[in-house]
Amino acid sequence: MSESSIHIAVTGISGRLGRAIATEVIRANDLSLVGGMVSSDSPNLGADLGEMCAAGFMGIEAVVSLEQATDQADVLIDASLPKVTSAIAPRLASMGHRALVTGVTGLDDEQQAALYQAAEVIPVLQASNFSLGVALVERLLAQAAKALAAEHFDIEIIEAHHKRKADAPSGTALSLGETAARARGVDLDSVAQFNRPRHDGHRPMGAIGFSAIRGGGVVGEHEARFLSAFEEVSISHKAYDRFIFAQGALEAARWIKGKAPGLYSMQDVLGD
Ligand SMILES: NC(=O)C1=CN([C@@H]2O[C@H](COP(=O)(O)OP(=O)(O)OC[C@H]3O[C@@H](n4cnc5c(N)ncnc54)[C@H](OP(=O)(O)O)[C@@H]3O)[C@@H](O)[C@H]2O)C=CC1
Ligand SMILES: O=C(O)C1=N[C@H](C(=O)O)C[C@H](O)C1
Repeated sequence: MSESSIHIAVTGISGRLGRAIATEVIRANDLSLVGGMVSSDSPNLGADLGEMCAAGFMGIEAVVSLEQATDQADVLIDASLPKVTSAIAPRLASMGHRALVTGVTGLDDEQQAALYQAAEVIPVLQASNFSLGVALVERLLAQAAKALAAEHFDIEIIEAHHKRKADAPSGTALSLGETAARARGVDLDSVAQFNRPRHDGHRPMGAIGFSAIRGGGVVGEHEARFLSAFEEVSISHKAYDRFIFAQGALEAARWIKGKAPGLYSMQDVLGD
């Protein structure tokens, strides 16, 4: 482990995203994997982190303790579950200097509040999607939502994911909805349509609709459709491989090290 490298710990390291991130950290020349946290009933408890990532023996075990996992860390990348994220954020804040990068989605209001509070003490970057391509999509979407008036253009956000995904709609779909609503000067809660019953009547003007598809191994697909009576504008993104999320998480970790306390996003990482 190089002294000058950024030291990274990962929560949820045995999951799909966590393992992809840890694998890329091991491969990166400027980062070192120094810890990995799993649940107390994880089959990977005590497993060697390098072996878990098919990268050879490293001599570092997956542990349950946050303190142990982050002992040597500059940045904790969180790829676990909402209840874990909201539990570790205040504990990390009370430990002081480490930064938190979290990609976990599906947090309820109380869990989200725990992140806001932690961000008053340490730097926290929250991203429903680590892809820099999706960060760009958000900007294009804001531009489109501002230019294409609600009187003429209906917004529908459609997403597809693998069958093991826990939350719906995806965190990215909700973020895109929030971006579009903000650009139109409205609150998403007042215009969002999530589940349409079979006989729902007319679509209210200005509504932002969400549809979620779950099946197979779809990594992550998002499309925002702006539909008028005469034309359609569509902005979409497809992730082919979790590698893209891992790469974005690494960029976020590089960016956040040494930043002041506060809540940051991938927009900050993407820059101007
Ligand atoms: N921002 C982004 O770009 C992306 C975000 N995501 C989000 O990341 C999250 C994880 O997704 P995914 O990897 O597919 O889900 P997984 O279910 O594969 O991974 C979550 C892992 O968390 C682990 N876990 C459970 N309890 C704890 C605990 N107390 N401490 C540490 N780890 C724990 C579990 O493993 P074990 O019990 O073995 O510890 C589990 O494998 C989701 O919210 C998803 O939406 C996913 C992809 C991209
Ligand atoms: O759970 C996933 O897999 C993904 N979750 C994120 C989300 O909820 O938006 C990002 C990505 O699309 C994959």
